[in-house]
Amino acid sequence: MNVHQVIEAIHGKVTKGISEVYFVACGGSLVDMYPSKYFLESEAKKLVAGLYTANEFVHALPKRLGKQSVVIVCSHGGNTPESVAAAKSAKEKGAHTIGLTHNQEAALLNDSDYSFLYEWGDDSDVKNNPMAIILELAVELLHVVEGYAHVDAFQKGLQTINGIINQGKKQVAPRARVFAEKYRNEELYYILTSGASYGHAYGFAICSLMEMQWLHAASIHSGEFFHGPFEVTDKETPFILMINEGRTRELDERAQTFLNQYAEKVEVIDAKELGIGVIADEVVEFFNPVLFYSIICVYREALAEVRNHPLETRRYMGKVAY
Ligand SMILES: N[C@@H]1[C@@H](O)[C@H](O)[C@@H](COP(=O)(O)O)O[C@@H]1O
Repeated sequence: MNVHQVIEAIHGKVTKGISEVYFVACGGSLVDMYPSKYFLESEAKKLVAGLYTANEFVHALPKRLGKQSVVIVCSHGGNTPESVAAAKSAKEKGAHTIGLTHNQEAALLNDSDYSFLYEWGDDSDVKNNPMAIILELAVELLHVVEGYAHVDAFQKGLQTINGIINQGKKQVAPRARVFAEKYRNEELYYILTSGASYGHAYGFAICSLMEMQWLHAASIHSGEFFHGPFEVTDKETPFILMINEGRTRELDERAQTFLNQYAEKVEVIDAKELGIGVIADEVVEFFNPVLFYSIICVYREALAEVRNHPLETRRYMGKVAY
């Protein structure tokens, strides 16, 4: 079943109408759901959206959860215990579950009413990766529940974004190498952005830098920067600023203006400069994170190489009890 068919099927079963959708996962998979939560919170008049790290969902189930709910669970490996348990809890409450994984043997599939075995890797089109599939699920859900005026524009964006990414990756490759050389001995980074992309600032900090490079990092929302964090700004501290195209661009530009004045180690990744502007204004902001994820992967690979710290190296994950 494709995205449209899955949502139609659930819509057909929920007589009183789907009233909420929960996005549940851990780590990188959770981060891939953030744009969808942002999309629904921004565009829905009635449909309620929630984003949960899986273990919190299991331990503090939302009271609204029930037969009118859709719960989307994503797990790349498909066997993360917290995510598998979350799908089970959702099913026990009568919710309609959609599981996404890259593993056809995934335990997650046992409690998924509908499932997507998604593509992964450098050669795949991003529209077949989990972030875009989940976003498409959110768009379809909104459309069946209350109508969404920009479905066609969104679909066009989905067809366009992979080409923008391929071009963008080439564009930033030399910059990423310079960045990696320049910052190879840094031990802490702050990652700033806003809007639909904020999840990927968090993801770059916790997965790419902390987990995969054992570096200290924190994400800061560009809007929050001026409400505390900017006090640490100096010429020694590195910042990575992802500037969105769309409504929240102004927040990122405000951070940029400040950093240009008081910081020196600032790496800017600007979606507009990378060509995202060809996507329609009404939907472009939801595609920023899809672009940024692929672009920051170029940076993390460059960093891993010069630091001689392969992205797969772990000392605790999957090695000790936790
Ligand atoms: N860095 C990894 C993530 O990349 C992964 O997404 C998450 C959950 O794993 P899975 O998606 O297999 O459930 O664990 C860690 O956080």
